[in-house]
Amino acid sequence: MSDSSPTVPHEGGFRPDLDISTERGGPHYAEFSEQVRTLMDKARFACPTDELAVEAIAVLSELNAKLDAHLVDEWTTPAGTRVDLPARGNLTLPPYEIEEATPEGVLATVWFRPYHLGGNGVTHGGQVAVAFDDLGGMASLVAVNGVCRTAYLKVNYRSLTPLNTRLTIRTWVERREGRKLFVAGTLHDGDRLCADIESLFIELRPGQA
Ligand SMILES: CCCCCCCCCC(=O)SCCNC(=O)CCNC(=O)[C@H](O)C(C)(C)COP(=O)(O)OP(=O)(O)OC[C@H]1O[C@@H](n2cnc3c(N)ncnc32)[C@H](O)[C@@H]1OP(=O)(O)O
Repeated sequence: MSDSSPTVPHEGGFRPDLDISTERGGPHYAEFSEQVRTLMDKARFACPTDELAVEAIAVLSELNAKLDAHLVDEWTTPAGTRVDLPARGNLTLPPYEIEEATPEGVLATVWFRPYHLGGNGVTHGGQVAVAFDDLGGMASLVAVNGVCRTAYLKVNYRSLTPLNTRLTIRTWVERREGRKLFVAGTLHDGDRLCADIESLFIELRPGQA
């Protein structure tokens, strides 16, 4: 990062509020983000000639050097705060669209892209866990109106999770004991259950990281 100091003052700990935006990064940020994801898809499956690899290195190095001049801190990067984009614009998450997020739970559509391949044409189990972690965190956050961290996340893989398919993911707080939030969740391909979770999220104390 060119400047790691926060641009928004705060008092330490995990910030309770995300500085959300639909404009940060400019009007073409969505397309930029999609191109980066597409690059990941291509990189996962491409077997370039050496000539093409050398060309790609030159193009990507030049682009990375340009982006170096525009790095910001995690609280203001569009990748994570652009709520109009899949998965808040966070490129490291499987893309999802929120249908509903209430204290009763979160309902979203998630899809795994070619770069989320595990093996034999289906989704990597770790990527399924990433989706549950983020949306389990969201269900906890909305339920208590405060930031929570995952203490444990058990994923039961019930059947194969396809790539390139719109899937239904649900997460909800099943039970609360003080700061402990027991979160359940399911991932479906149509009527077929792909995975479900048993997890514990802990509501952070004020100032806790
Ligand atoms: C819209 C935006 C949405 C954003 C969503 C983003 C979600 C992303 C979620 C994440 O990925 S967070 C990253 C992964 N998690 C971590 O890195 C957490 C690392 N661990 C910790 O920071 C601490 O261990 C933790 C905050 C989870 C708990 O520490 P605390 O000091 O706050 O609590 P403490 O250890 O006193 O435990 C509180 C209670 O939980 C229980 N507990 C804690 N960890 C447990 C565990 N692993 N298993 C069972 N119980 C556990 C503990 O026994 C205790 O129970 P009792 O109150 O009944 O005594």
